[in-house]
Amino acid sequence: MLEKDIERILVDQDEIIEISKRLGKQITEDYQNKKPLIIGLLNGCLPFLAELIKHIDLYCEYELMSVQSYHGGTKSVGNVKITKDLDISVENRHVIIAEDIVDTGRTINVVKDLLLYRGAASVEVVTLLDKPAGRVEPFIPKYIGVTIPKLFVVGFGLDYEGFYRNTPYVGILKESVYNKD
Ligand SMILES: O=P(O)(O)OC[C@H]1O[C@H](OP(=O)(O)OP(=O)(O)O)[C@H](O)[C@@H]1O
Ligand code: HPA
Repeated sequence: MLEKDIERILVDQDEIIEISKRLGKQITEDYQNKKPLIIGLLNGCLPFLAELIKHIDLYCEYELMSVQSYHGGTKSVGNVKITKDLDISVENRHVIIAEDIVDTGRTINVVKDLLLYRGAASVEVVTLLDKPAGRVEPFIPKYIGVTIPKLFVVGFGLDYEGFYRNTPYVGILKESVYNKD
């Protein structure tokens, strides 16, 4: 049903699983004996976080934070708000922030700076998608699933007006979807 709104699939379900295995293995190797704390940024991170953690073979924990940067469709208003904070301390923890996408770089810069300010021992970022052409602030994630061009994408956690997060792939919407009402 949702697929009728999709112009093109950019990253399919099998690719997402392969990406998650590769990143999970890399994190497992890099964080030996470190018991990392993985912090997922809601709402978009959920499908990717759920897939990724299956492939991290370490003593690790995960927690969730909610940060909103986009309001009313496809435009960033350049305003990052923490709408659900962590319940635990990050002091002296090796933190890995899990994201569905790094686009302008605003969200990730704000969250990384906050966690370092709160005393994290290290903060790295794992993202399913990286859109470097969207940057308004420099940021290079350490663990990148796939680099995409400057297109608005939906699916596997990414939404357009709240919808499409539940597709098992990442794709581009048909123009007609934006022109509705
Ligand atoms: O690099 P940026 O331009 O800051 O964009 C990336 C952020 O935007 C989206 O979150 P959003 O604020 O839309 O919230 P959501 O995860 O609930 O969709 C996405 O999940 C990232 O967290
Ligand atoms: O391309 C995108 N799609 C959905 N949400 C987003 N948040 C930043 N970039 C995007």
